[in-house]
Formats: sequence, structure tokens, C-alpha cells
Amino acid sequence: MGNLNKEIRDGDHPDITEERLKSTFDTHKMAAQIYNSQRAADRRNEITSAVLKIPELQDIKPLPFLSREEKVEEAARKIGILSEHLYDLVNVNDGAELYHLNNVVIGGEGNPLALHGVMFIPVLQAQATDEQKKKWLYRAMKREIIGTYAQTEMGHGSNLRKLETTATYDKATEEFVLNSPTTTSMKWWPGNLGKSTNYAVVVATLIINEKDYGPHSFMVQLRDENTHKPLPNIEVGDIGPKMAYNATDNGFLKLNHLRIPRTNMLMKHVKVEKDGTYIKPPHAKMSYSAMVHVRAHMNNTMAYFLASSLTIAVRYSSIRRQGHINPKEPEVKVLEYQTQQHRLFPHIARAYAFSFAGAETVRLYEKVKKDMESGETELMADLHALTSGLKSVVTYLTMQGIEQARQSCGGHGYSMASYISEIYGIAIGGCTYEGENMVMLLQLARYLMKAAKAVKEGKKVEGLVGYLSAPDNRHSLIDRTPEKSYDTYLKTFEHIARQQIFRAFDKLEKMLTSGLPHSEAWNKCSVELTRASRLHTRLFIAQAFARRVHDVVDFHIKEALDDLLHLHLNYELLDVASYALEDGHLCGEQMNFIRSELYRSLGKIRPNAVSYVDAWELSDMELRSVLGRRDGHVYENLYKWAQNSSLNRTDVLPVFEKYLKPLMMSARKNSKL
Ligand SMILES: CC/C=C\C/C=C\C/C=C\C/C=C\C/C=C\C/C=C\CCCCC(=O)SCCNC(=O)CCNC(=O)[C@H](O)C(C)(C)COP(=O)(O)OP(=O)(O)OC[C@H]1O[C@@H](n2cnc3c(N)ncnc32)[C@H](O)[C@@H]1OP(=O)(O)O
Ligand SMILES: Cc1cc2nc3c(=O)[nH]c(=O)nc-3n(C[C@H](O)[C@H](O)[C@H](O)COP(=O)(O)OP(=O)(O)OC[C@H]3O[C@@H](n4cnc5c(N)ncnc54)[C@H](O)[C@@H]3O)c2cc1C
Repeated sequence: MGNLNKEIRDGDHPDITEERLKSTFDTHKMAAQIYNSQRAADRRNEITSAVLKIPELQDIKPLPFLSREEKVEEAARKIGILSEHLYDLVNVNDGAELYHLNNVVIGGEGNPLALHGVMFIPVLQAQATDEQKKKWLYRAMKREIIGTYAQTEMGHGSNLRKLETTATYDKATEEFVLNSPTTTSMKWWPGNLGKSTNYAVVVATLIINEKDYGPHSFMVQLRDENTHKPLPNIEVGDIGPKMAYNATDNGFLKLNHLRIPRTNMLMKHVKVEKDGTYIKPPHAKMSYSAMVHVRAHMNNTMAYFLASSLTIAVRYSSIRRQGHINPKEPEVKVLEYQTQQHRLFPHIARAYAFSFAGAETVRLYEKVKKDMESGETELMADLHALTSGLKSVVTYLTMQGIEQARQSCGGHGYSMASYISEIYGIAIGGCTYEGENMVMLLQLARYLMKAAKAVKEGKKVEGLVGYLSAPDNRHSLIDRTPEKSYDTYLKTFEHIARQQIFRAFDKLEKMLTSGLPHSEAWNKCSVELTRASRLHTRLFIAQAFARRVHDVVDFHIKEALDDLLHLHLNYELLDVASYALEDGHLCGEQMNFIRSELYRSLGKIRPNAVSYVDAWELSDMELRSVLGRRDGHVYENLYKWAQNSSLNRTDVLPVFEKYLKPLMMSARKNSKL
């Protein structure tokens, strides 16, 4: 039998090899859990190996040394080369393969086709008629045209019903007139809108006979297909540098009474007839499908960002030696410190948890997508509630985890050589895009309040909120849990979520009964409501993790995942325990039990720490991190990396002659006086 950890190679740093030799599980088999099948895990590695053989696809230099213009150009250059090799490298119908190829070759900072694949094609697939698909979708798939999804405006992103861009139907010419009447009505933010795309699905408020029908989707050609010049009545450009994503040209768009044919409205589910008759869709929110698509996939992309930063931090922590635990022994790896373990290991568990919750979400999303094709919309509300909560909780916890990973690398974590700050910048965009987190938590809260009302009225609720009708114990039995049975833990999470959901519900009801209008009462309860949404979502994540561990067959993988789950449940419970202490569901003694289980878990995870992150099988090319190098040879490569700095091109910079020398000369002269 070979090594269980598949990353071991001759010549690696002995400290990291020592870690890998301790692995109790096969890291490639674990990758099959993370990526949902052995085949998917194999394909990732095959794609990486194939990419490594194509010299033109390698980074010209480390990305942090590129200017914004160079980043945009470099991403576009690679997209060009990739298109020559695409069909040899991946199955183009497999989103996960495409996503992986993008991460390896280009990375997370963006590329000219990012929104084309993530939103433009999905919105056409879901909302275009067959005729419209023939006209645009197939051309888009062949990349004859490049598009984006232009919804957010300078003045409105969250509140779609107040979008100011109008699409007014002109019956006489059978056209829509698209107009941005104010500065705040300009589209502002859409990815790749600024410079790369020549088409966009524009979301605008539909007006027929002066009646407002709310947001609808329209296909708009922005630029000439040959010259790429903006078409008449269109102003378009880049919105400038951002915290991260700077290889992406997020853009603005002003439409000046632009006329488009009636048939450019996406009409699979909703229609405007020639005479202006409006035929409503089977479900009012069907046109929100592109957002739900991204939200459903965000658990996995966030898990990936979190796992990337943890891979960097854990590998580095295994070669970084500083300080002593036993003064008679050599300096220890910083990974030996309990504080370092507590800082990193719970986030490793979260990355796994998000990936497992993500797999369940994508399954539900695929089902709802299929249902919608035949006009069936029953599960749309469930999916919207689930993805709204997960999107918010997962992005927020990912942000926390990445920042802990950065800090755990000390000073070198702050250098772009770690690349963690870039990953952080990219990931935290997710707290905002696809629905600002608070706004989305409040969407889930609407669903939870409906369920709570039903339960109060004596009705039985099922599915994701089924636990609200289930029997509850007055006191948690957590310290009477047999090993490897997590039922009592999950019951405690259920109790906490249930209590908070009913607390918010009762508060809201009381205000409504006192005569407060619903929207005001809602606002006054909104902090409690968002807490309810978070706790419900964290319960779902814990349940999804437990369901996955339950289903695993391989003994060693199951055991390793079980250790992570144990850590996860204890850590997360401590984080939310105040809710259960308030009503005596948990007592002080049980808190001590949870804490001691948590510390025991850290020790259990420690020998496998490097293997848990190695199992994500993130290559050096995609990590783009000196600290996270697979071989552990960090220090000599940090020095090499710094040589890329343009400041090192000459020994003396012109600023010396210009500013520093006069400053010092004058100081010296003055001190002689
Ligand atoms: C590992 C990965 C493998 C493969 C990857 C494969 C593919 C990759 C796919 C995705 C990639 C993932 C990540 C991306 C990576 C990089 C990201 C790059 C770019 C980022 C792109 C970002 C793009 C954007 O940001 S687009 C703009 C997004 N904007 C928003 O989200 C706006 C938020 N606001 C809203 O959504 C709405 O305004 C609202 C929902 C808040 C309110 O809507 P509305 O005003 O219409 O509400 P009401 O009329 O009051 O109605 C409320 C009722 O409607 C129900 N509702 C709302 N929405 C839905 C829905 N979608 N479905 C069902 N029901 C819905 C709601 O529940 C209310 O119902 P109730 O009964 O009345 O309570
Ligand atoms: C990296 C990035 C990429 C993006 N890409 C795209 C894209 O491709 N296409 C596109 O169309 N858009 C895109 N966007 C825009 C993005 O979708 C919006 O910025 C996002 O939906 C938030 O809306 P907003 O900016 O209006 O926030 P605001 O709503 O102005 O948020 C400001 C504050 O107000 C609060 N708030 C607002 N409404 C409520 C409420 N009802 N209740 C309680 N609190 C509230 C929020 O919680 C927040 O704290 C992108 C944004 C980013 C950062």
C-alpha cells in the first residue's frame, strides 16, 4: 500500500512530510467526498496536469505584481488560449470542470467571460423561448457573443421593485423603449459590463399603458459585434478599482431611449403580446432564476475559498517553527499551539460542512430548475428560503475563517505572497452580491414566520422546518450522548433555532396586535428575525454534515469525517450556546462538557490537519501562494518572490534624488548650524 496522503514527494520539506506520513486516511478518497464522486476528483487532477503541460497557460508572473490593466489583459490572454484547448481539457457541459479549469488557469480575480458563464447563459437557458435560444443562447455558448447580467443600479440593488430603468412598450412599433432617466438609474456593478461584453440581459421595470409590471428581463445588444464600439443611445464603461476582483471590468450602463424589438423580452414564462396584453408567469418570481442559480452554487465556491486559505495556513503552520512548549526541546511547529489549532481547525470543519450542505442545495436547485421548465413551481419558495439563508451565513462565516487563516500566518500572512488577502477580498464580495446578507436573512425570516404561524395554529409543518412541529425536550441530553451519535447535539441545535424563531414570532405578533403596521413591526423585530434565520441555517448545515457522515461507507474516511463533525458540533454549539443557557436547556456543567469535547477534538484532528487540507487537492498553480506551497519550501521562495517587485529593478530609486536626498541634505545642513 502506498502513502495515504497523496501529496508526499521526495525533496519536500521534512516537517511537512512528517505531517503527511501521519495521515489515517487516503486523501484522494477524501477528495471524492468533497467533490461528490471519485470521478469528479480524478477529473480535477487530470485537468490540472493537462494545464501544467501548456506553457502559455501559466501565469506570466505572480498576479499581485500586475497592474489592473495587466490583470485584465492577462485574464483575456488566457481566455484566448483556453478556447483553443477547451474541448481537449474539459467536458464543456460540466459546470464543476469549467469552474476548476477557471480556478487553475485564471484564478478568482475574474476574466472577461465570468458573468457570461455564471449568469448570462443560465438566464437565457431558464427564461428564453426556443426561438430566443436559437437566436442568442447557442451563439453565446459558442462564444460568438459575450454577455452579462445587468440588474443593479447606482441607486438600487436590494429593492428590485424600485429599479428606475424602464422598458416602456410602444404598441405602434412593437418595441420596448429602454431608458435610464436619472444618474441613479444607471446600471452599476454588473461584472464584465464595462469593457468585455457586447450583449447584456438588462433587468428593467416593465411599463405597459402606464402600468408598472415590475422587473423583467430584456436582451440588449450593447456593442457592435465587429468593432466593439458602443451602439447609439448606449453609454457604457468601467466603474473603477475595487477591493478585489480587479481583473473584472464591473461596469456602468446608461440607456438613452434605446428601442429594442418586442421579441427581445425574455418570454419563456411571461409574455407581452403585440397588442400590449400582459400574460403573467406561473410564479411571480420566476424571472429571479439567475440569482437563485448563483446563490445555490455559492456554498461550494465559498467552501473552496475557505479551504484555499486554510490549506495555505495549515501547511505554513507545519513548517513555521517559533517558540517552545518544552524549553528543553527545539522550537515547535506553530501548529502545535492549541490556540493555533483552535484558530484553524473549526474552519476546516466548516469548509467541509459548506461543501456537503452545498451538494444538497445544488441537488434541490437542479430539481426546481427541471420543475420550472414544465411550469411546476411548488418548491421555489423552499429553495429561495434555503439559498437566502445559506448564502448569508456561509459567506459571513467564510469571511471569518479566511481572516483567521491570514492572522494565523503572522507577518507573512499580511504579505500578498500568502495570497490570503486576495482570497479574502474575492470571497467577501459574496456577502454583498446576489443579495446583501441582511436582506437575504430577512427573506428567509418571512418563510420561517409563516411556518411558525402554521404551528401556532395547530398545523403540522414539514420539510426544512419540520422540526418546528416535532417534540422537544425541556433539557438537553447532550452529555449523555453515546460516542458517534449526534442526535442529541442536533436536537439541541433544533431547540435553539425553534426557541429563537418563536421568540421573533411572538415579538412580531405582539407588535401587530398592538396596532403597529406590519412593515414597522417587521423592522422593529428585524434583528431578532435575522438571528432566527441564522440559527435555522446553522442547524441545516450541521444536519447536512451529519447526513453525509452517516452515508459514508469507507471506514477510515468515515472515522476522519466523524472527528471533524464532532469538532464542528461542539464548536458551533459553543458559539450559539447563550440561546440555550437563557431558558435552561443547557446548564453550566454541560457547557464544560462541550468545551472539553472541543479541546479533545482539537487533539484528535491535529495529526491529520495537513491531510484534511491536502484532501482538497488544490495545486500550487491554483493556490498562487508562497506560504501554501505543497512542498513546504517557503523561505527561499519568499525571497525569490520578492525579486519580482518592480522597486527592486534598480538599487536607487528616482525618488531618492527627487525627495529623500534633499530632505536628508537639508536636515544635515540644519543640524550643522
Ligand atoms: C463548485 C462549483 C461548481 C460548479 C460551479 C458551476 C457554476 C457556477 C455557478 C455559480 C457561481 C457561483 C459563484 C460565483 C462566483 C463568482 C461570482 C462572480 C460574480 C458575482 C455575480 C453577482 C451578480 C449579482 O449580484 S446580480 C444582482 C443580485 N441582486 C440581488 O440579489 C437583489 C436582491 N433582491 C432580491 O432578490 C429581491 O429584491 C428580494 C427577494 C429581496 C425581494 O423581491 P421583491 O421585491 O420582488 O419581493 P416581494 O414582492 O416583496 O415578494 C417577496 C416574496 O417573493 C418571494 N421570493 C422572492 N424571491 C424569490 C425567488 N427567487 N423564488 C421564490 N420566491 C421568491 C419571497 O419569498 C416572498 O414570498 P412571501 O410568500 O411573500 O413571503
Ligand atoms: C463584487 C460584486 C459583483 C457584482 N456583480 C453584479 C452583477 O454582475 N450584476 C448586477 O446586477 N449586480 C452586481 N452586483 C451588485 C450587487 O448585487 C448589489 O450591490 C447587492 O445586491 C446589494 O445591493 P445594494 O448595493 O443596493 O445594497 P444596499 O441595499 O444599498 O445595502 C446597504 C445597506 O442597507 C441595508 N438594507 C437594504 N435594504 C434593506 C432592507 N429591506 N432591510 C434591511 N436592511 C436593508 C443592507 O443590509 C446594507 O446594510 C455586484 C456587487 C459586487 C460587490
